[in-house]
Amino acid sequence: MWYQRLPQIFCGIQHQLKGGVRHQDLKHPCFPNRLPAARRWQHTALGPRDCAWQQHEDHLELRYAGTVMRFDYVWLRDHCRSASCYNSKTNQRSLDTASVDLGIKPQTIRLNETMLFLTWPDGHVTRYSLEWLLKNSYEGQKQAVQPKILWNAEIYQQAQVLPVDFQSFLETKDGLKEFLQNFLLYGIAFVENVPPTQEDTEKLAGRISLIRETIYGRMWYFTSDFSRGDTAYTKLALDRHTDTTYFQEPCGIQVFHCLKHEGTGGRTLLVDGFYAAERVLQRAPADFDLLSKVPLKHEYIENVGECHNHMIGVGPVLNIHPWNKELYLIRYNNYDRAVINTVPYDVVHRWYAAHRTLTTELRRPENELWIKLKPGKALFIDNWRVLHGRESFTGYRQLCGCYLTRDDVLNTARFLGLQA
Ligand SMILES: C[N+](C)(C)CCCC[C@H](N)C(=O)O
Ligand SMILES: O=C(O)CCC(=O)C(=O)O
Ligand SMILES: [Fe+2]
Repeated sequence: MWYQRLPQIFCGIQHQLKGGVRHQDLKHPCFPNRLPAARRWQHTALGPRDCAWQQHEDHLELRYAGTVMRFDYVWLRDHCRSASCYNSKTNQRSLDTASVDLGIKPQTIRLNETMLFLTWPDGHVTRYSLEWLLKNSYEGQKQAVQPKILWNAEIYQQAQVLPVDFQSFLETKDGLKEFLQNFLLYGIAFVENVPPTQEDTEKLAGRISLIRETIYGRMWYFTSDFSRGDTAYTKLALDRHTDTTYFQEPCGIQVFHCLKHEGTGGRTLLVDGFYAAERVLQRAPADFDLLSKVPLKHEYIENVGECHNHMIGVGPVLNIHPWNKELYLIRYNNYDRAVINTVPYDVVHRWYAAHRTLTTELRRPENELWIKLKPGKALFIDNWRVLHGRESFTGYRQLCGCYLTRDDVLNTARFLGLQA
């Protein structure tokens, strides 16, 4: 999957260091004692896990538990967990990083079965547990991506993910944890047996996050009365989209609870945007690349009744973490996409083609999960990953819900011991 690909540029840099810089430390005047030995791997006394280190001109190479890690010397000084450098009560750095010499190198390095000891030129000693280094190194982080199951309708249905019961969600740690685990894996999760009221829906939301108040209010409650200037407030069908693409940071999670529907139609459509994007990456990597690089605007312009809003958000359709190439946010809403004026005409044309490729994947019937929201069943959607839409409907339909802040949902998940 793309989030496991190595950034090309980093591989290149590592090769260079291996080939060229490695042996120059012999000539360096700062290390009178350790020099002849430094080029060889230094091993610990036999410990439980295989461990060795090698000092280079500009970094320390450490082999531990089958992983080769490379640490910059300033990094090693900066992350010192000694009492004078780090406040372990507040988990905050006390060290002024700007006071560290950018050419700093350890004077001595020592290792036992579990710890690495570095003595710096001013005599300060830094100790790291090898487990800590493994967990916090760049190389260790790359192995620790939050697990996700990308899905189409069949994959999701075969997984038979069970909804979590309202009481168990509210009152037990296990219920909450199971819910969040499902949510992190699939980007959607359901709670059942919820009393069909706005208050109980609010209770649900409050259990995992702070509610993100927006121009639509804190909790919203809507019917097809066009009380707001948006198609959501009508009976019309809505094609798949993510919400609030016109915010600089689109809302992280959306909660839907249908309190009433007396009529026909109105089913909800869900599509895993990450699944579709992964297929674009496999089949048309240049399109994937363009969708992740071309910034464009989405906007919300409303002048209905007392509501006057003009929101603008700028960013690409596919948002990728530069350090590990992980896709973390899809911004896809063809209704709210603004005039494209951020790129010249030839890029625009290639962008339209790339957008078409993605749209084709998003519209494959096998990728569509259709469900009917009923009173009692609340749906949580990861609005950075899963697109939603709805079928047109007849009759009276009341939907309530809210947006949540993503940081707070992940905060709860981490508190419960989940990787998020
Ligand atoms: C959910 N709620 C009805 C409050 C808002 C609807 C927002 C609709 C907007 N076009 C968007 O996609 O962001
Ligand atoms: O009416 C629905 O089911 C959903 C409408 C919608 O897309 C929204 O409110 O964000
Ligand atoms: Fe929506």
